[in-house]
Amino acid sequence: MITTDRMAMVDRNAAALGVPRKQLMESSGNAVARAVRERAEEGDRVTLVCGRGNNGGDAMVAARFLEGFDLRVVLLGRPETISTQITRENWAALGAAEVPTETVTDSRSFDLDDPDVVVDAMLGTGVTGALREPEATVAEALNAADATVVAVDVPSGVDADTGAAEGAAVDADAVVTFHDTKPGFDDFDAEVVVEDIGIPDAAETFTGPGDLLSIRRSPGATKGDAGRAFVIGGGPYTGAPALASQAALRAGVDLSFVAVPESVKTPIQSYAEDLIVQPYEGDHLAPDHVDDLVDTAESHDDVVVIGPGLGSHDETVEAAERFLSEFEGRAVVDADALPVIPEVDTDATLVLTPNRKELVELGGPDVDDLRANQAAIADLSAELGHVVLAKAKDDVITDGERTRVCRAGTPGMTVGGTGDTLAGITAAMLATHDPFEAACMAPQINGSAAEAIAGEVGDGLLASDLLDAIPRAVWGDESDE
Ligand SMILES: NC(=O)C1=CN([C@@H]2O[C@H](COP(=O)(O)OP(=O)(O)OC[C@H]3O[C@@H](n4cnc5c(N)ncnc54)[C@H](O)[C@@H]3O)[C@@H](O)[C@H]2O)[C@H](O)CC1
Ligand SMILES: [K+]
Repeated sequence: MITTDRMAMVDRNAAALGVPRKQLMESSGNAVARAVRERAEEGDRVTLVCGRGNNGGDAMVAARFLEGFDLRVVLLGRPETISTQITRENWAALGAAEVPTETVTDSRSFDLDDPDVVVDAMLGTGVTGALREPEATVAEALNAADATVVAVDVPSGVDADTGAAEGAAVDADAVVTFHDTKPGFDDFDAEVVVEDIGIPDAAETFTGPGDLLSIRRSPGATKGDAGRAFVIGGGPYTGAPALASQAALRAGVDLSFVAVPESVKTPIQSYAEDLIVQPYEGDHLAPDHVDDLVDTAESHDDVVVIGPGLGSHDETVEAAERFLSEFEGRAVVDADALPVIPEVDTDATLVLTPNRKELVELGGPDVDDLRANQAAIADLSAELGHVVLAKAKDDVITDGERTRVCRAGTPGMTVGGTGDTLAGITAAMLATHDPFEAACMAPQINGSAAEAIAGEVGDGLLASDLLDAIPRAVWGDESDE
């Protein structure tokens, strides 16, 4: 079972793997034609009712596979208003091949006549709200007809995620849906046929640009919606917390606070005017600081990053352990804070970001190839009760049940600091997404930021170079048709 959002993700990831949607549409159309052939007799009248999106495009492809029948291809709307490039191309291909087509702009001028089989390709997963005209009237005509109705992907007017219809909807005899069945089909009377359309498993296994689609799908956000990051780090090191908090800002949080020892406040503030530095007394994190830090983070519902540059002073380790046992919000646990995890009893929602060495300290496998050992990492995640984002050339992301692999990135990323940018990006994603999704998105963003600038910086990459490239990795993908 797959939701429409995940389907869109997988579809985009397939395109990134070299299997573009037009190719998938050829498979969808072929599958629809097969379903029609199974339900029609030689010489039958087959009417394909096409909408202006890709659902309609599937039926336009099907038409090329059904030329032996008494075929009628109807487009609802003017050809100029076809909404996607690939459907426009498939419409043009019918014209060039001299397959007869009709267009209907007013439902009053549409006579369904008396077909044996009707293909409902008005609307698929792109439907929003109740069917408008002419679709609503045409849906009623289809329901009233004495014909076998084959719906493409989803009966038009039905929400594939819920099975509900806000207004008129097609009552199909069979639904040919693609890749996997949809949650809304559970209680359907119609026969549901699931067709493989050639989406490779890799489109689900590996993270890709599709994993980032949901970021751009929440327009109209107001200040504060994108969340706030609260980085607890620094002391012996100053660069790591500064990189993490700047990366969080570049990945979209509204505000980024850095809690650091007084002793390093000035250098950290001097790195970037965008950071809000909140100093605490002394030159390292200590148990006395913890109550204040927990109060501050919880009162603003901040997403915490704890670890970067903290060092391993005994008091710091004790403070990190105490922080995590008291804090009940969301946190990314990285670097020097990771060793306390096996000991700590916490109600917080955590994403752990160990490198290979830190993974071993957490009780994970001591291996070079994390991907080949993903089952052991999933077991560790289940045992700890937290999402694990284990970092290597191929990152492994797991919540114990689901496991994905991120291949994005460049050899230059072995330079110091790229883990700090990753921790900051993870916090930004965790502010608006579920922990496992956030942990899948973050390395995809960090890795593709590096890929985007590889041509300029090659192996001379600095973690600070990634900061400027992060926004494009997050919002720059415009291939969303
Ligand atoms: N990987 C896959 O799942 C593939 C699916 N394919 C097919 O593509 C459709 C989804 O296509 P999309 O273009 O996103 O949307 P639709 O065709 O469903 O609809 C868009 C179209 O409809 C208009 N519209 C929206 N709401 C309404 C309404 N309430 N009333 C009237 N009109 C409406 C909107 O303006 C657009 O013009 C999927 O279902 C599959 O069939 C690909 O072919 C292969 C890969
Ligand atoms: K449909």
